[in-house]
Amino acid sequence: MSVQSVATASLPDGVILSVENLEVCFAAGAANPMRAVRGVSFQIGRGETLALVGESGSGKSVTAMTVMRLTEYDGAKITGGRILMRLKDGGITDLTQLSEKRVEALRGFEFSIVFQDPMSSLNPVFTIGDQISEVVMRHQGKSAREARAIALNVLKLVRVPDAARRLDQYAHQLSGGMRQRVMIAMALACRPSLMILDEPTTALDVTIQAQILDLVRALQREIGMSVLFITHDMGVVAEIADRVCVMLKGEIVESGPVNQIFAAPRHRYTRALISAVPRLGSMADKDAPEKFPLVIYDAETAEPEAAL
Ligand SMILES: Nc1ncnc2c1ncn2[C@@H]1O[C@H](COP(=O)(O)OP(=O)(O)OP(=O)(O)O)[C@@H](O)[C@H]1O
Repeated sequence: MSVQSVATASLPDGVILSVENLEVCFAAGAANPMRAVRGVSFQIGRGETLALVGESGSGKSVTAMTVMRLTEYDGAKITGGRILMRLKDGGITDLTQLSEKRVEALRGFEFSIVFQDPMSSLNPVFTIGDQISEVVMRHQGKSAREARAIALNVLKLVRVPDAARRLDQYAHQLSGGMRQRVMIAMALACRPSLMILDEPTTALDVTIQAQILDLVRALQREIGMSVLFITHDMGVVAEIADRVCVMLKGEIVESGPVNQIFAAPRHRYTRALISAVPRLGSMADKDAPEKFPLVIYDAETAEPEAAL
């Protein structure tokens, strides 16, 4: 059992991550703290893809970054709840209770994240091969030669053509889609149980977006990892996810299997999100406003709060 495992905590069989009543505040000590995440709960099973969907500012990224324990760098504070994770050694740990040093050892090894903009995540002065190798050496204690072999394999796994040559290239020599594949390769290098993808395709054009979504699906089939996928786009949810949690103003207002949510969305905001996707719009309530981003809904009453 790992040192940081929680002796009393348990997770249902097959559950990798359980976020329970999570509360995250900015300016927590101030008179008016900003409650970015409000009582959020969800679980992710082994090999499952859960999407967090919602408009800009709904709290998706803060939730994801808190799972990675990265929000503290932005001045946020976890003010409630817990985040239980099943580790590779079978132990269960509450990520909210770990020291920074401990979490750092888990990042990239037990869970990893891929952001929207690979250019700001890749280091321009190191080769692709060196950057992937560094992650492998840090977490797995491999030699430089072994780490380079793993880097090559993982680039092949994410279908980077001519992978051996790419190892010695720099980020600026790659296209946007290729850079995002490299980021996914880096996130996969130590075979984490959970990968978080935060709007990974938003900056890419439509064809490349589709290729990256195909890749994520294929990788899941091949290596069985769990995915937390952050997006504002219900079209992407339909493509990629098994289950979805709809977020509005820091709360989950509806959740369930994707098929069920699309077939019978209960919350008006969910219907609005679905109707914002042209080819899915016909599946949603005909009364939902067509121009979704122009109407803001109240999380509790589900009534339109403001029309812009
Ligand atoms: N560093 C920060 N300081 C203060 N408030 C922040 C900070 N980062 C995020 N917030 C606030 O937390 C709330 C949730 O933001 P979050 O980034 O999680 O939204 P989101 O749903 O991921 O939207 P987007 O897709 O635009 O990133 C927003 O109201 C946002 O303004």
